[in-house]
Amino acid sequence: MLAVERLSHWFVNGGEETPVLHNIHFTVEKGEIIALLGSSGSGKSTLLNLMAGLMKPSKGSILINGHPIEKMTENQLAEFRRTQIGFIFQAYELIPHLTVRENVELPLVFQGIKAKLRKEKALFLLAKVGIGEKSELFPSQLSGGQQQRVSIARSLITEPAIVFADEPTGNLDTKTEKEIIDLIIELNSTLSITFVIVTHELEVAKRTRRVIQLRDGFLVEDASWAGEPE
Ligand SMILES: Nc1ncnc2c1ncn2[C@@H]1O[C@H](COP(=O)(O)OP(=O)(O)OP(=O)(O)O)[C@@H](O)[C@H]1O
Repeated sequence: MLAVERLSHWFVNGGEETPVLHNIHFTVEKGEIIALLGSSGSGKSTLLNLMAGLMKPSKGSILINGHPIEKMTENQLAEFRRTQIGFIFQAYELIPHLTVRENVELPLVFQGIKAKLRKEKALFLLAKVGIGEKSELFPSQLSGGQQQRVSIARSLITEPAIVFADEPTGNLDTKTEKEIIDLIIELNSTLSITFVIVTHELEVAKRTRRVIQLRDGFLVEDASWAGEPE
């Protein structure tokens, strides 16, 4: 499903190279949920941007469903991101003047899907994430946790191959954080959606069955366990 193969990345500024990722290698199977854990500056955002096709790696390869994304043209990449990848952001990134339902429908508007089908899918997903009754409200009328639920529904509406959640609970209190991670874990198990949760919080990472840890751009741990996560 996702294969990161011998990936290294460095930034070049004014002729000077800053190495950021070193020989990162791992795979994620369909239906898995993993945490990508690392402290600030460890290279998580860079790796996420590479996996989402927002930048090309200096060395190595990233395959999603067998497609090496660094070999795609800009147009292929844009289409790929629109259809195969879902994003959940720390700050929700909802559009304030659209209703909750319209926000969730938006990725399908860009795909030219008809209004009736868009609405059906959005309402189904809003019910799935537990805020079916909020569909006609605006984001500002919702709590942070509810807004993150909207953003989760939006990330799923194109039925992507993989969803990247970038610090999805970074703006939430501990109780709401737990509820949102519970929801992501439930969606992973009931809908078999593949999730990569990027976090600097060990508490969040420990909730998944597999943790990949980055330190100073190196993959220092790839640990899975079969029992119940804590
Ligand atoms: N465009 C750039 N040019 C040079 N160095 C960069 C660039 N972008 C990031 N870096 C460096 O790469 C390293 C990793 O940064 P990155 O943002 O990937 O880390 P992170 O783990 O996501 O941190 P945070 O949790 O704070 O977002 C840092 O040392 C950063 O200074």
